[in-house]
Amino acid sequence: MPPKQSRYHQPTFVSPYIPYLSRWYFGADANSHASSREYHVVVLGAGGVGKSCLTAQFVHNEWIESYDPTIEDSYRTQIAVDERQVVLEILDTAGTEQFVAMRDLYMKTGQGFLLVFSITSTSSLNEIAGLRDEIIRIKDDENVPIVICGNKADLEDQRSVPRTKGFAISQRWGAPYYEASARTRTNVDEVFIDLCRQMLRKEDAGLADPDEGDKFDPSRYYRRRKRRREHRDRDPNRPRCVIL
Ligand SMILES: Nc1nc2c(ncn2[C@@H]2O[C@H](COP(=O)(O)OP(=O)(O)OP(=O)(O)O)[C@@H](O)[C@H]2O)c(=O)[nH]1
Repeated sequence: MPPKQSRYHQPTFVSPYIPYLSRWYFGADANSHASSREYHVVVLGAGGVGKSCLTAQFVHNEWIESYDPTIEDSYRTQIAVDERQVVLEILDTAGTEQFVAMRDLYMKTGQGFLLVFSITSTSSLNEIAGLRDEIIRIKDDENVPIVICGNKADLEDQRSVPRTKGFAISQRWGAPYYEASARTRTNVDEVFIDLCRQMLRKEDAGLADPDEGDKFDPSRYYRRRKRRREHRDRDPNRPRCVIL
């Protein structure tokens, strides 16, 4: 059997960027990017593994040296993947425990997930295993587009996760594994493009839920709730609670 092609690539692609603050929660402008596919990507992983740095490199082409724990940031960017235009809404999530309350919502809304750990931290690898289980449970779908990213590959002398371990997990989960470095911009575009390809493939195969990206859009949820409440308030037979 021919050896499996390694997923450890050197970067070959630089995306054209249209970065601006996302409207992850408020929906995209219906008229913009009418002919392109639009997907919601969620970047997840333990605190300090480099989620924000990978996202900033991908979207803005910039390196951030300082560490400022994320609460939640979102970005919108357009890239060409296999000659198709794809608009990505990227949600950079908080790795720190105190900010994880929104996780269920991200997982329901997201269509593709970048699971990031640091090759210098075994515990960060263990954390993405839990995140993957949660994604599959919440979406009730074993075939969610996922890319596993072992970041900080430039810190080879501090490596504590052997590359073989990453590949073993990749095989077990059926998800591609890349070792990347936000610092040197190694494999930064590749991880996002791989995710785009998976999402496109899923949609082309008719396996994607057409409303998935919007299903748990909080603004739609609150609008619908408001309409339901208004409808209920107009009902003259509605039982009322009176405080005397
Ligand atoms: N050497 C090296 N350092 C990195 C790399 N990526 C991120 N860092 C550093 O790691 C620290 C944390 O990076 P962040 O991108 O803020 O990590 P995060 O995962 O977003 O952290 P939270 O917001 O807490 O979830 C920063 O000081 C970065 O400069 C990398 O590829 N190589």
